[in-house]
Amino acid sequence: MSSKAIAVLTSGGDAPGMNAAVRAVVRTGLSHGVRVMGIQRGFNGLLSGEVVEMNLRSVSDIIHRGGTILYTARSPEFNTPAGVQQAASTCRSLGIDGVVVIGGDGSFRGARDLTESGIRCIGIPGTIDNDIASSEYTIGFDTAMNTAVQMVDRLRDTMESHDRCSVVQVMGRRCGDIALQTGIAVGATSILVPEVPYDFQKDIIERMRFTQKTGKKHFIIIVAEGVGGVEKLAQDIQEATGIESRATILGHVQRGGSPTLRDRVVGSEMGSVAATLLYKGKGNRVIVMQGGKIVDLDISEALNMKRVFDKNLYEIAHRISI
Ligand SMILES: Nc1ncnc2c1ncn2[C@@H]1O[C@H](COP(=O)(O)OP(=O)(O)OP(=O)(O)O)[C@@H](O)[C@H]1O
Ligand SMILES: O=P(O)(O)OC[C@H]1O[C@](O)(CO)[C@@H](O)[C@@H]1O
Ligand SMILES: [Mg+2]
Repeated sequence: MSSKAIAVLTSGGDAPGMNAAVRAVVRTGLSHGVRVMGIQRGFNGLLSGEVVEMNLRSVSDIIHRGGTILYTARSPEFNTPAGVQQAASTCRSLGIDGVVVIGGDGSFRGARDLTESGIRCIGIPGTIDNDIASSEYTIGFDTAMNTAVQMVDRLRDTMESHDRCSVVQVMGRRCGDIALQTGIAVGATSILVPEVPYDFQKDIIERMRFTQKTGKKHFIIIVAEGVGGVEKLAQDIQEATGIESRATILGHVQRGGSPTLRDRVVGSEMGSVAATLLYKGKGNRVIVMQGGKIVDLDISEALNMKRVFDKNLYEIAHRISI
């Protein structure tokens, strides 16, 4: 069975590169001769009826833009049996029989529920966190890390000028990938992530003292949001070492900005593959990157996978940032 109309939505936190994926879904769908609708504000748009017809020009001039032209939301109303039924019924009334859902793990659960209600869904991993177990890459991760690196490089200038220590919190509530890769890229003395417990003396103070003895005078400590507590950590470091310390929470600045080449290309490829799968009558799949290739998996199988933190890279960071 092939599709009559397909639709696309973005859900959860926005991520740079979502627009590239939306553009690819729209243009690929149209190239197959199906109508393509844009659902606004995530699953909320299926409850409020905020759905617009897309054409080739609706997605012009967006590939370089951060955020999402479809807007996004976290929708507790959708996340109930009645909400899912209402969303499915909106799709049926508009002739939509397939939806591409671009978002994180929560959005994939929503996509699975909507599929179970009779509307075929395909998930695309769009989140700066890189916390989707089934995919080695999520759209937005590269841009967010490059933004974080630029910000920490600025902090380094001022910390170096004052012989200070900068304690910087980056995003990632349950996932330390942004912290790990940013930490390596800025040469952080310590990197704290939710996946690995840390010891204040051994993992921070002793490392700072060691590098101080070898001539280092300014320090960067990168802390994932899931570890948190950067204000207190900066105070404790100052008390333990006598080195003036300052805390910075980078926050939502990491979610904005023009997507990098990688996020534009991965978003484009994933969006196009998703639209073609819907056109071919497939559903209940997620598009993921495995071994550097874009492939599709069953949603439930993907949701049951366990994330593996890159301990090897973490150990390399520990060895060389000293
Ligand atoms: N278990 C679930 N069943 C059905 N729908 C869900 C479920 N969990 C989340 N959703 C839907 O997906 C939306 C987005 O989920 P969530 O807020 O967890 O963000 P996400 O997609 O994981 O993105 P990110 O964490 O990167 O911001 C929720 O607001 C809700 O509408
Ligand atoms: O924008 P909100 O709703 O405050 O959510 C913040 C969360 O979203 C993320 O940015 C992922 O989208 C996480 O890194 C962060 O914990
Ligand atoms: Mg999530």
